[in-house]
Amino acid sequence: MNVIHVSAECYPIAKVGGLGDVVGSLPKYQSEAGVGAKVIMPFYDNKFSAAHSFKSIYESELVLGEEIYPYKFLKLKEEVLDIDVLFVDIPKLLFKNFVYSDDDTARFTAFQIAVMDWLLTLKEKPSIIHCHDHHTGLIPFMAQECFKYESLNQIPVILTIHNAQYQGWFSHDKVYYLPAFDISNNGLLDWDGVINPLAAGIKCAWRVTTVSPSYMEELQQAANGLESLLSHENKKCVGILNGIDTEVWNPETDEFIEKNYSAKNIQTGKTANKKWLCKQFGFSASKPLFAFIGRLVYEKGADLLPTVLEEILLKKECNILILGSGNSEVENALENLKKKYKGVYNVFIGYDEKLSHLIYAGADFLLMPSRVEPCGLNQLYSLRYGTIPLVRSIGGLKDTVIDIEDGGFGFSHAEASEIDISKTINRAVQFYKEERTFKKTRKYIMSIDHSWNVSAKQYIDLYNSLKSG
Ligand SMILES: Nc1ncnc2c1ncn2[C@@H]1O[C@H](COP(=O)(O)OP(=O)(O)O[C@H]2O[C@H](CO)[C@@H](O)[C@H](O)[C@H]2O)[C@@H](O)[C@H]1O
Repeated sequence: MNVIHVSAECYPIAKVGGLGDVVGSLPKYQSEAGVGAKVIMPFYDNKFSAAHSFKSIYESELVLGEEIYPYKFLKLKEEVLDIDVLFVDIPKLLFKNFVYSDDDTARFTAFQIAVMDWLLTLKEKPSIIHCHDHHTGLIPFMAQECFKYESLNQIPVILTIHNAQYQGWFSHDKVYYLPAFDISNNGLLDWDGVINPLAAGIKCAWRVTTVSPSYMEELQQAANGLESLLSHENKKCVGILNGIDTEVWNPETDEFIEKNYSAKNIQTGKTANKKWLCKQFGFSASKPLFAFIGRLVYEKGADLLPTVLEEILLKKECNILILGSGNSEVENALENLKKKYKGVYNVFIGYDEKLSHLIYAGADFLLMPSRVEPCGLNQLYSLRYGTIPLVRSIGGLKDTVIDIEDGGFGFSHAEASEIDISKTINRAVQFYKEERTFKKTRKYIMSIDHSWNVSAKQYIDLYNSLKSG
């Protein structure tokens, strides 16, 4: 069996968030399990493309409405990755120093057309096309409906929803971007009067997966307008929990952190990394260190942080460190607290992969007060690094973190509210004082296995069920 993953992101080539992590690791585990897995992604103007050499394996032109765009399929000249990746180079549209912008309709529609046109040329077709998020949601539609792709319509297409908040909406007057299809089936593209690539993908994919079982259930009540569609398509939907790449995220070998450690020497390892962080950000290492890493957006509950922090920091019982970027109002509010709470609070506005590893290694607790969390990877990384997660009980957070009071190993709260978050931080501050239990718990969480081994197999079982069915 050979599967192609089509995605806008893939770590370490281009990562904006968790999608990059998943597409950069799932194929590796699938290959180890005996399934040929390849990633197809856009060729961006970024550090990775500047640092490597590429060779062209296919060249052609694609038609996007009235425009014609030359494009190439590129491969790395040297195998520097442990996954097989093909790059779609459409210089005018995709080769930019960003992954996403405000208007990506032409960019990602052209990307998808290039993928489909290239598939037509292959002698040996893939056994499965696995699409990720709305940027690839038109592929299931095109495979089923566009006349020129008729020879591909027997290949099972799977769509994984990493985040249903973003759907890629565009107006019907751009329908001509798509290769010809029977216009009476236009409704398959539509949701609420506009073309909705995520909705089209859900309607036309053979199977739809999301990244945790709880999120799959929640989507029927809250899916940014797609609730009824997801309820209707319920039978072909399944939630498969994300795994993590335990080679990239391994405190024993992680090259980004100050001191490597395992569960055996967790005490010295965490202390050394915490000391480094505290020195860097002006904290006293004797207090518990809470951290937040992520996009500073409504979904992540980031707007709740400034008020919560004001209340918590007044007591000066703990240190809080934030790493993230996003909404400028939230960024400013978080920056503004810096002066007032110097010595117990700091923030780094921006994206910094190395710092994120150092924080997972050096913090005592990780905050995830998300309003929506399809799976969440941060809590899985924090467990692996012996950092106790404080989460709002939703989506994948609910599926992976059990509260200490329920016999578990983390802290969870029911609402994404300032009161609930404060109460939970206060509980954790008290817990930190119970030194023996605290140390035992953080040692225990390092042993929880969230590698892809189980979930990669669930995807393979899903592929097999389609092949034989
Ligand atoms: N400023 C920063 N600097 C450095 N690193 C940063 C950073 N901000 C975020 N990151 C990193 O980005 C990743 C975030 O992953 P998540 O899964 O938590 O969220 P995201 O919402 O992007 O993904 C969506 O897709 C994933 C994958 O399916 C789902 O788990 C998730 O719930 C869903 O919202 C982590 O690797 C984190 O360390």
